Amino acid sequence: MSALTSVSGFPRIGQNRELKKIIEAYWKGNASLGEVRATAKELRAKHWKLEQEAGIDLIPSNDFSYYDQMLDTAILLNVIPQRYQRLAFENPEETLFAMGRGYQGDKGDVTALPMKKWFTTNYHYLVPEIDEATEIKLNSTKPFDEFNEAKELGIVTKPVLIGPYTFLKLARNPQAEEVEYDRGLIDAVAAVYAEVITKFAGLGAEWIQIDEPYLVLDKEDGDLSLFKSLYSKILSARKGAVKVLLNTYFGHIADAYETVNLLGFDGIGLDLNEGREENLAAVEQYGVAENTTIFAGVINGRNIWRNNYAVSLGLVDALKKVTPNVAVSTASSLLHVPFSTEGETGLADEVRRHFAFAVEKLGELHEVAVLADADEEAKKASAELKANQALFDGTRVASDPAVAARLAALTDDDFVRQPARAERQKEQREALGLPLLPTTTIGSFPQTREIRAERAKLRKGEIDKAEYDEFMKSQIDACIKHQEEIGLDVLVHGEFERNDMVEYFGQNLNGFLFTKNAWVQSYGTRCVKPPIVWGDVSRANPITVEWSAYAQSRTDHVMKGMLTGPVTILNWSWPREDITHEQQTQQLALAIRDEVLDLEAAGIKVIQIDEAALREKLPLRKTDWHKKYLDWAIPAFRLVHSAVKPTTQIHTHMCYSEFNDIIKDIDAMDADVISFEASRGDLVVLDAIHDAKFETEAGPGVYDIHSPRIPSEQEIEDRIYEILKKMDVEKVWINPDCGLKTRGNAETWPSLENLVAAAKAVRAKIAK
Ligand SMILES: Nc1nc2c(c(=O)[nH]1)N[C@@H](CNc1ccc(C(=O)N[C@@H](CCC(=O)N[C@@H](CCC(=O)N[C@@H](CCC(=O)O)C(=O)O)C(=O)O)C(=O)O)cc1)CN2
Ligand code: MET
Ligand SMILES: [Zn+2]
Repeated sequence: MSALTSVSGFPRIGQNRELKKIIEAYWKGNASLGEVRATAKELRAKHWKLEQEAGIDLIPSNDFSYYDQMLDTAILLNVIPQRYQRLAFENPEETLFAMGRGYQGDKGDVTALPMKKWFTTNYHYLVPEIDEATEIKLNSTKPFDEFNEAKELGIVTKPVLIGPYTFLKLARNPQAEEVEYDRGLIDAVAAVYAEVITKFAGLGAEWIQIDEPYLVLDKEDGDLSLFKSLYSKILSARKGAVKVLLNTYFGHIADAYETVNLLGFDGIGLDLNEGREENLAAVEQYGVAENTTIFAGVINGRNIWRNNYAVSLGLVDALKKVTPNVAVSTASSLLHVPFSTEGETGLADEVRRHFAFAVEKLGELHEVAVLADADEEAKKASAELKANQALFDGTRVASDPAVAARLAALTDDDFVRQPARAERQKEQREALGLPLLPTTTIGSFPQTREIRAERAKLRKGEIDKAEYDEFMKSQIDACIKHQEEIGLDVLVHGEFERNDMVEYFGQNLNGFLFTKNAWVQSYGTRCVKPPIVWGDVSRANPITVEWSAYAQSRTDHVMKGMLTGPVTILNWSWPREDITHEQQTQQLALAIRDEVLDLEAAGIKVIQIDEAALREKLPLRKTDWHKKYLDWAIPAFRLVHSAVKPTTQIHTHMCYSEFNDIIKDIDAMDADVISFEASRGDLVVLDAIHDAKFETEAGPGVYDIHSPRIPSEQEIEDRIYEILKKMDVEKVWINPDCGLKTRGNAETWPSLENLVAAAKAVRAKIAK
C-alpha cells in the first residue's frame, strides 16, 4: 500500500533540449513541421513512461507545450487576437509561433504577445489579450489528443489545464485598463472548461488537474466571487467518474481555502513548501470536505536539493490528523527544475547525492508515498528512510570563517554611499562630460553562433585559453569600433566572454558548483543553466576587470563596466537551503563589492550592476514584501557600491518595470542611473517616477529587444517625447530596454543607429 502520488507537471524541453533544438531548426528552415511534431511526440512518450516506471499514479498530460502553456490555454479558449487570425496560416503551430515571437513575412507583419514572468519564477508566459472581438469557444483538441496519445501507450493520464481564474486574472485588454469580468465572459469561459471536463469524462479520464496559482496572491474585491461563479458552473458539469483536482502552488491559499473547500472539489492541491504554515493552519481551521482529497505538495519543484523525508512525512501526518484522504504530490510543476542528475559526471558522487532533479524527484515522491502509509515498524526498517536521514544528519560543508568575519565586521555605514545622490550626480555630469539625453546600451551584444562555437571549442579543449581570449578581444574591438561609428555616448564591451550573466559570475566565485546539462526553460526555446550555491561565497579572483580595462584601453569614450548584482545572482542560481537567502545575498554582495572597487581602481568610471531579477522574487503577497525581502535585498545592493568615489557613476538595470508599488525601494538602492523595460503599455511606470519624485536618473527602454523588428527613428523620437512629458530632461537616458545578446547583428545595428539619430534630433530641438 502506498498513498496516491501525483505529479503536477514535467519538464518538456527534453533531457538534451531536443525540443529546443528541433524548433529552432524549424524556425531557421532546417527542419520540417513534421519533424517537430515527431520529436514532440517522442518526448511526451518518454516522459510518461519515466513517470510510469517511477510508480506515479497520476501522471500529467497536456503539460507539454511547444512554447508556453498560457499561450496554449489562450488558443484552447480561442483567445487569438485578430492580427494573428488574419495571417490565416495553414498549420495551427504557425499561428502559435506567430503569437509567441511575432511574424514578419509574406503573410504580414505582427508583433508578438507581451511576455511576463510566471509568478516568482524565471519562466515567462505570454499574456493573453481579450478584447471586444474575442469570441470564447473551445478551439483546440490538444489536451484530448495528448490524452489519447498516452492512452494508446497504455497510460491513463491526468490532463492538466491552467484554470479559468488564473487565466482571466493574467489576461489583458489592450484597449482598456483592465479586463472586465462581466457575466458573458465568465459564462463563456466556464462553459469551455465544463465542455472540456465532459469530453474527458467521455474519453475515460479519472482525474483532471486545474491549476490556479493566482489563488496564492492577495485578493481584491470580487476575486473570490469570480472564483465561485466560475467553479460552481464548472463543477456542476462534472459527470460520471471524472474527478477534479484544484491545484495551487507558489504560496498559500489561506484566504481562499474555506471557499475552495466548500465548493466540493475532489482534490485540493496545496503547496507545503512555499505556503507551508498558512496552508496547514487553514486545513486545520476549516477541515476538509468529506469527499475531498488533499494533495500534499511536499516535493519541491523550485529547487534541486534532495527532499528531507522526515519533514515531508511530518507534513503528511499533520494533514492525516484532519482527514484520512491525503495524496502526495509535487509542490509545483517540475518544469522549473532540470531533467536528471544522470550524466552530471562533473559532480563527485558525494556531492551529486544531495541533488534531485525532475527524474530523481519522481523517485522521492514514490518513496515518500510508500513511507506515508507504512507503520512505525516498517518505517524503522526502511533503508530509504535511513539513507535519507543520514544525508541530512551529516554536516555538508564547512563554513568559511573569513566570510563570516567580514560579514560580522560590517557596520551601518557600509550600507550608505556618500555624499548624497543629488550632489554626486552634479559631480558626475562634469567628470564624465556627457551630452543631454546620453545614449547607451544595456551591456550585451549579439551572441552569434560563432561566439558560442568558440566557447564550445574551449570547453572541448580544441583551443586554449589564449586563443579564446584573442578571439574575444577581436569581438570587443569590432564592437567598440561599431559603437563609436554610430555615435553612442557610453560604450560597453559587449559581454561576449559570458555564457550567461549569472552562470559566468558563479564560475568565478568560490562556493559555486556547475552542471553540464541542467537546463531549465526560461521562455520559448531559451534555457538557462543556473549554478549551484554549495558553500560560503567569496570572490576567487577579479572577474571582469581585465576585459573592461582592455575595452577602456581601446577607446576615448567612457567604457561602462558590467556586473551582475547579488540579488540577481542568487535568484538565478540554485540557493542553499541550510542558510537564508539574506545570508547568501550578503556574501555575494561582498564578492561583487570587491569587483566594483577593482574596476574603479582600473580606471572604469561607469559601472553597471544588473539587478534584472530583483523584481521577480518580490513576494507574491504584499505583507511579505518588506520584512521577507526588500528590507535585506535593497541594503545588499547598497553594500555592493557604497565605497566608490563620488564621481564613479553606478548604474543598475531591471528587465521589468512593474515596480510602481516599490518605486521608493528602487530609489533606495541609491544607484545613480537605472535602465529598465518600458515598451508597450508600461508608460504607467513613468507616472510613478513622476509622482514619487524619483531621484535616480533613468533610461526607460525606447524599444523592445525581444523582437527582431527594427524600430524607426521617428518611432523612437516619439517615444522620447512621451518620456519627457513625465521626466526631467536632465535625468533621462536613452537606451534599448534590455541586453542585445539574443538578437542578431542584422537588426541590432540599424536599430541602434535609429536610437542615436532620435536622441540627437531631440537634443537639437530642445537646444533651440
Ligand atoms: N539566467 C538568466 N536568466 C534570465 C536572463 C538571462 O540572461 N540569464 N534573461 C531574461 C530572459 N531569459 C533568457 C534566458 C536564456 C537566454 C539565452 O540566451 N539562453 C541560451 C543559452 C545561453 C548559454 O548559456 N549559452 C552557453 C551554452 C550554449 C549551448 O547550448 N551551447 C551548445 C553548443 C553551441 C554551439 O556550438 O553553437 C552546446 O553546449 O551544446 C554558451 O554560450 O556558452 C539558449 O537557450 O540558447 C536568454 C534570455 C530573464 N532571465
Ligand atoms: C536580462 S538583463 C541583461 C543585462 C545584461 N547586462 C545584458 O545586457 O545582457
Ligand atoms: Zn534586462
